Amino acid sequence: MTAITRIALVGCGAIGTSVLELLHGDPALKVVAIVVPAEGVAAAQKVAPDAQVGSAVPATGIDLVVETAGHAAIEEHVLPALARGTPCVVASVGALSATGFAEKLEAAAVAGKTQVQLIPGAIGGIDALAAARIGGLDSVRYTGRKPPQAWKGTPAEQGRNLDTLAQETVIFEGSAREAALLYPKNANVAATVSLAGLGLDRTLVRLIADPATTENVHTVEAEGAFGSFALTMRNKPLAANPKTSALTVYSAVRALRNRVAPLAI
Ligand SMILES: NC(=O)C1=CN([C@@H]2O[C@H](COP(=O)(O)OP(=O)(O)OC[C@H]3O[C@@H](n4cnc5c(N)ncnc54)[C@H](O)[C@@H]3O)[C@@H](O)[C@H]2O)C=CC1
Ligand SMILES: O=C([O-])CC(=O)C(=O)O
Repeated sequence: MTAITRIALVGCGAIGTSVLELLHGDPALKVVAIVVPAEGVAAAQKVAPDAQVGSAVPATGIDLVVETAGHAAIEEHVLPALARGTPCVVASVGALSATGFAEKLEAAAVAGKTQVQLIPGAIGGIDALAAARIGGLDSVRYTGRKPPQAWKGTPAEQGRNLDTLAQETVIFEGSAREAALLYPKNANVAATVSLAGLGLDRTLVRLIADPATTENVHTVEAEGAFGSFALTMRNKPLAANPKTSALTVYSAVRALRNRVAPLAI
């Protein structure tokens, strides 16, 4: 457990930059490579002058690939890394809502005899939900509440002006599968709750634009043989990207530290 884990970080935006800052000087985890699209290489090199920056994961010298980039990056970088045997940590869990994609990811990990780890990200209670599933779950409901501007560029804009919204408005109600199709950039939490619990079709999702909140509020209510729980997260957004909760960064760093810590929690 003392050797350094050499990380290739895919994506260097709001999450990636904060992860880099928190890992700086870590004795066991070192970001040695950063992978971004060609137009982002110069900017990423400034953020991490010591790392090898490019548009592909280096073929050698990488022990772990960490994705904080978006759905396309999983197809482009995570699948090939898994297939050649490099373990991967993935933040863009919403990508697994696409039909057959979870199976594709699993098949790549099997081919490479390795593992892909999905981080809980912005949501808590995933350990409890996934454990409860083993005993049997009856219902799982997820509600996502965000400030109106966090829903810009989504179907929530149809038929309403998000800039002048006076009261909280339900913008979507349906299955996690439909939510992922209509709101792909906000699908990470719904997908994570679904994968840990009752799946995309049986997980009920409600999305709300609320002018009275400045936070990303996620609520999960689950019932089953274990009993029940209701969890509300009031997450502060990252300054660099208000669509992303700061907790996502901490979740990624926790996952990485747990991979090398003698005592993991
Ligand atoms: N699991 C969770 O709870 C959450 C997951 N996320 C996921 O994390 C992703 C990143 O979030 P932010 O850092 O806030 O976004 P951001 O937009 O600030 O940064 C994205 C970074 O990825 C890079 N990138 C984009 N496409 C790429 C590709 N194909 N290959 C390599 N790099 C690529 C961009 O150049 C940029 O550096 C989101 O797209 C989302 O999928 C975000 C919030 C919560
Ligand atoms: O709160 C966040 O960080 C992002 C979010 O809702 C999601 O991607 O599902």
